[in-house]
Amino acid sequence: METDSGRMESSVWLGSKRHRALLSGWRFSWTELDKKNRDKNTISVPVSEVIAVMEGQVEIQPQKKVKDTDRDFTVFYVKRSNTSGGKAPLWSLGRSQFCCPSRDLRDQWVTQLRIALKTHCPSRPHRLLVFINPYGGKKKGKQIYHSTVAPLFELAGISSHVVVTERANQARDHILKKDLTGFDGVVCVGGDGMFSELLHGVIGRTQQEAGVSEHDPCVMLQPCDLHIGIIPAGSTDCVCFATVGVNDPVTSALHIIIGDSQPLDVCSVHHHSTLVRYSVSLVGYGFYGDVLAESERRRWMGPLRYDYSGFLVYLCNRSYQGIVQYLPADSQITSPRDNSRCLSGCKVCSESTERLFPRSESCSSLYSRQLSQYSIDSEGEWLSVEGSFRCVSLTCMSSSCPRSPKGLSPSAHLADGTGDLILVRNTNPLGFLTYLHRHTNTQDQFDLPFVEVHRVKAVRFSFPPNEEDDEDEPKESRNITAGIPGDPGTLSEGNVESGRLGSQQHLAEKPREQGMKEKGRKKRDYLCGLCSSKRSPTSVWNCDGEILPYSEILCRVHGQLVRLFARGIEEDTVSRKYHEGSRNCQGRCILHN
Ligand SMILES: CCCCCCCCCCCCC/C=C/[C@@H](O)[C@H](COP(=O)(O)O)NC(=O)CCCCC
Ligand SMILES: Nc1ncnc2c1ncn2[C@@H]1O[C@H](COP(=O)(O)OP(=O)(O)O)[C@@H](O)[C@H]1O
Ligand SMILES: [Ca+2]
Repeated sequence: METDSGRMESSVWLGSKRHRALLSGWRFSWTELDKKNRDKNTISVPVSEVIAVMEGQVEIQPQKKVKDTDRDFTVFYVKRSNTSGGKAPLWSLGRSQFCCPSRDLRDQWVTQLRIALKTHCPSRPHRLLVFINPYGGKKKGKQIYHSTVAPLFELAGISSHVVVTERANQARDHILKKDLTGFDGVVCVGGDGMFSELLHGVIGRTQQEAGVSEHDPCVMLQPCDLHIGIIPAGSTDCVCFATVGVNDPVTSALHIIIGDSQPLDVCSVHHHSTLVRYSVSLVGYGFYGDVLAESERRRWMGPLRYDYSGFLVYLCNRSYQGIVQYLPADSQITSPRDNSRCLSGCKVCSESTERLFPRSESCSSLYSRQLSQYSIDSEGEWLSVEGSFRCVSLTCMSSSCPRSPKGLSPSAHLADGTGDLILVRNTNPLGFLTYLHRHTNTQDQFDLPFVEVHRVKAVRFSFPPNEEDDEDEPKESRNITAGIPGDPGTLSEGNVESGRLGSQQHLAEKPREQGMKEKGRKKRDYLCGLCSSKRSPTSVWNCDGEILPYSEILCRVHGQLVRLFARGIEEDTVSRKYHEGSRNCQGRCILHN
């Protein structure tokens, strides 16, 4: 046995096999020894990925069991599943039970490993505020949290205060108004809408405390310290998928436990110098707006509502007039068509940190630099495109999700301070179908004559003079939906105002059966109503799954405004093995086996 400061080595047994265990700085490894004392297999885990060290033989699945033998200790750690084909690895809880030659040695191992955890993992959360949306996605939020996530938090010594929401915007209001002292982060169990509530709460709270006005699109918003964790239990789960690479509650819980930190760009959306909302994934007009409006009345379908509504809206074949102005980002640095991918430890994003928050600059000069950089008065830099669009989309990240594994803009970066603006001009139905279909395969969705994409810092949308919408009247009071005019299921004042679900009844609502004939007639009438030329010539904005009450908007990207308990998408195992020698990400990317 050998101990030194931060280093310890001894013989241990795993079952009937003798091993040499070694703790050296930020790495813990154990190597199987053969009868002649030669090394066989080694498992190596960075201390930053050790979840817990417990005395005795401990199991937590299917429930916690401790056999407190005095020479044993158990180490729980992050284990990656082998994947290929570009998929990020799933994380699961690895467990190894070690038996030492003496109790004294066992105690030394437990002490040294726990000291290493404290030393190398100073930013792990100890106390979390968790919001569960019981109605998100397939309505499994509570079950996912209590059976899968809570036991992991408990194992890692994290205490959590859990709020099961009873209404839309409860989580946002809680973060804005209640005492958050002692919490190291906020976590949502739900979908992108739930994440959006936490996003608005955290950004709003931070600006209130810093005395910054959120309404001014030119202001430098205060970056938020309180981390956000996402346990995916929603319909699209795009923010989770695009920042972790998989939608898996265990993987996300483990990222939260080890205190991973991923900065994220956020887009603020304004109407006449008033903040309307924040977005991280999609600010979309035309197709995506219509799909959202259409899907709201079909919440009872669960996640499938988007596919069904997408199909109906596609059949309508609509396009909308508009003027899109944008402030281009520096095209020397990156481009949405450079075929790069923003992966864990992304160089473009880390270099952007320096650019966005230069260490040498004083706060006041940084503020004025940002002001001039983004001033909406610097008309010279703005470019303008006018036309009839199938869809206009702005995304601060790739917006990949299970429906579209490479996303709306596959080369977008999570934290480079820019967004990608995608303009899809009017085209024939087959052309638009080709565009949509390319989101699901490896073909380039931007390589089509009616599609253009720009890396931008800000975007403005307005109507040509003859198409002008009555913008003084907010959308809530008008018939803005893609549904049947006058249909009671159509989005109405109540459910726009109070969030997407509006009320619980709205969620549970199912169309009543009225006989097959009647049903067939209704369907036909419905499609005619949905696609009718009498409908408003304008669409609505889909802002991370929320319908915006205005059409003429100004969007500005705020670089790295919030932080998630995530680390970006890890490469698949095969590529990771290949690149291992050349990466420097504090040992985080090294395989555990
Ligand atoms: C022929 C195949 C067509 C496939 C088209 C695939 C295009 C998918 C792009 C998805 C982008 C998703 C951006 C994220 C949006 C979410 O914020 C939002 C709300 O999610 P949630 O809170 O979980 O309900 N989801 C949507 O707006 C759904 C868009 C679906 C469009 C088909
Ligand atoms: N208890 C609740 N009742 C009704 N709506 C809620 C409740 N809790 C949260 N919401 C709202 O539900 C919306 C959808 O939630 P989300 O978790 O994103 O599910 P999904 O991905 O299925 O849309 C969010 O916009 C959120 O504001
Ligand atoms: Ca970005």
